[in-house]
Amino acid sequence: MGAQNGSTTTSTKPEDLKYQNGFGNWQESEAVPGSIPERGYAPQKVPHNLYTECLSGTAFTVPRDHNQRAWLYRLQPSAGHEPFVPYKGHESIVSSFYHFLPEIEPTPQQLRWDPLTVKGAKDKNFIDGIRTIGGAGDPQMKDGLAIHCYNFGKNMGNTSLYNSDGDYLIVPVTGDLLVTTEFGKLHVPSKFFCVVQRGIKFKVDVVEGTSEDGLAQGFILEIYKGHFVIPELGPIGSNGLANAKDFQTPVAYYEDNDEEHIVVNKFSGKFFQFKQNRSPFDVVAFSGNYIPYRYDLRKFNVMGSVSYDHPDPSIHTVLTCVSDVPGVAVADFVVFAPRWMVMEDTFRPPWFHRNVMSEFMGNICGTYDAKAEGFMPGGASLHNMNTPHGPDADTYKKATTADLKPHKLSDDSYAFMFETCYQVATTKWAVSECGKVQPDYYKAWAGLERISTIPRP
Ligand SMILES: O=C(O)Cc1cc(O)ccc1O
Ligand SMILES: [Fe+2]
Repeated sequence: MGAQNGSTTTSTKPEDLKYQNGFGNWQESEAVPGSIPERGYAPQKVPHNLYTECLSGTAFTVPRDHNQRAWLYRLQPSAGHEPFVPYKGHESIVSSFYHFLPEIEPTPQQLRWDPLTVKGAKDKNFIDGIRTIGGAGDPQMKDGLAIHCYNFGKNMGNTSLYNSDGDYLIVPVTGDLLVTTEFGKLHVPSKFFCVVQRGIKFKVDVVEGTSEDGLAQGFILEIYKGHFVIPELGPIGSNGLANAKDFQTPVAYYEDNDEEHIVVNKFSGKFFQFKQNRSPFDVVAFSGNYIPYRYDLRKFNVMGSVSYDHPDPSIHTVLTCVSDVPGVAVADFVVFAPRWMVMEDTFRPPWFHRNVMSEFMGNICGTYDAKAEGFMPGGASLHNMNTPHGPDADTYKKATTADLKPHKLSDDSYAFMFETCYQVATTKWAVSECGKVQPDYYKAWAGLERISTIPRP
């Protein structure tokens, strides 16, 4: 039996799922009415004889403003299961990024990839279809991040996953995702993204008929430290960029069966698994503020310059994961969404730059304003710490001669950036093995000759 707000979901189409709105606020949902205790969180007798389970996302003593946890009312507690054994199936997840490890191949070179696919994706599920592109740090000390791509065609069935190493921010490019979590289901098509936090059991399936080849392809940002928040708005005021009301959490949904299920756990950079004879998705009701969510990037309220100059890309930040240094992010998730360009006497595309932050970009759809060609949907680029980059030669020529009328930067172009204060150490798979690196990418800037009118000495 499956239930959602009291009704069965076996027939619910992904696009008809229900949600609650808000970011980081306390949410409650009951698939069976009266499941949440009326007084306190953990009474002696729980309504419907459910078990109470507390899931914390922050230490108990974290100040109230940042404290995240959820109370789950479930058919059986998570603790009852067979012993953990190594998970067989995934060969190449990378979680530690120290230069001396054989799977790491750091490079300051500008890198660009054709659409990132994984060999044999048709027969892989979400877990086995993940490949690591790069990252920094290590999950044991809870600092750093990992950047992955995924490509899969098989659904997870009775297998689910929880990540003890960090939070996953998942950005689909092709193939709608149906993400089933302990808190309920999220439909995550292209131009949406979702976040599933540390410790939450979930599975990711591709919705049939939503991609030409039946495969799902996209990217994952995994943060080892903290959680994502909506960035401060400073002088912008109290509204704008990603508005809290547009983040959506699931409503309670549960499965009640005695089938064999496999629960996979990523812990300390390795996958483990255990068996249990019931669904891990047996949470009948929840009350908390530690809940997975989705967001529609088309709702991002883009801000920009209405006078002159190209603004810093921080203006496009959807979510940030802050470090201990004010204003410095472990990771920013940034979206370049359709917007009007109206700046006068301005070189409108991104300028040439050498940033102290490292920039991993992916193209979801359309064309990106700094690159006339070569940065394709499903493709990606990495401009590491201090590595010079910016508009390619064609873009430079066009932008310096363009008639600066107001123009809409493509109605349907969405690119994103994972920006981090860390050096991104790339994996051997991403640099030497995946076969998607564009060897001529450095030539994007080859046509930028000396054009200065200053006479040569
Ligand atoms: O490199 C890029 O294309 C990302 C980027 C965009 C922008 O508008 C300004 C700076 C920047 O790094
Ligand atoms: Fe950049």
